[in-house]
Amino acid sequence: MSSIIRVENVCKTFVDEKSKSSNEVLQNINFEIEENEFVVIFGPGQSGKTTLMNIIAGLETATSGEVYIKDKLVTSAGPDRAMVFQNILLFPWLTVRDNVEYSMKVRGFDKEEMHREAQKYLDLVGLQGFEDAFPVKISGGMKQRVGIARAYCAKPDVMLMDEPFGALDAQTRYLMQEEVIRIRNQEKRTIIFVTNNIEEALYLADRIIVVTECPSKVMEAIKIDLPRPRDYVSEEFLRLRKEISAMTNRAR
Ligand SMILES: Nc1ncnc2c1ncn2[C@@H]1O[C@H](COP(=O)(O)OP(=O)(O)OP(=O)(O)O)[C@@H](O)[C@H]1O
Repeated sequence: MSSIIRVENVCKTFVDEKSKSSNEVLQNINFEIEENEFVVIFGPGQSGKTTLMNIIAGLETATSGEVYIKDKLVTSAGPDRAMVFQNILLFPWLTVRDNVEYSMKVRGFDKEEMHREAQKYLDLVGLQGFEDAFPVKISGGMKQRVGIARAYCAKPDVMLMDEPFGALDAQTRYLMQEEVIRIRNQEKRTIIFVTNNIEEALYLADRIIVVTECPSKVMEAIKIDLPRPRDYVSEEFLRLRKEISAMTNRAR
């Protein structure tokens, strides 16, 4: 297996220009991610996970250090990366289908190809029958499905998912975790998924990168070899959950 993402010595300090105060958020972050690997970045709230994702996405610059995608230095956002956020932003005046097609339209796709691609991903995420609905008429879970379809349509090498299910009710969140694995089994991608929920991390990850509180460092990278589909209450699942929780509690 070859590594598709390299995060090398990434540091980030935010400086408030007015007060000149500084906030060191990321301290020397290093890791590599293999092609088609599902990596979860797990850490406490306000530990710099979103900042790290934004740096990988090219939306934020590191104070020092580099990120490489397929050996190419990240200097800005690019079509090789697509993001799915917790607060999915859909155009309220466009239908579900038009929201999914929007980025292809902007990139000048042929109309027929655009419809075909959009339908493929709408079907993949389970939105058949909701293509003509407007965002105001669909649930939070369905909005996340639109966001995932839209991200897949861009055909990125890497999917960056930043707490996408953080605002969903517990039952919908479990369902969406299953869905992400089902979709990923049908359409292989390299995925980085951020969460502060240990159960979610263990259900999804091939590998969990545990980060500390700010200034955030990589505490541990743990390969998760549990068979799939995973059982939230299997002995091994609960053992790992306890072990990782204890590890993060010790670091507090
Ligand atoms: N643009 C910014 N300017 C100044 N400080 C920032 C900026 N973005 C983030 N921070 C600070 O960086 C720290 C980490 O925030 P970040 O959102 O990256 O953490 P997080 O782990 O994603 O948090 P959560 O899990 O609660 O979403 C916080 O103290 C936050 O205030």
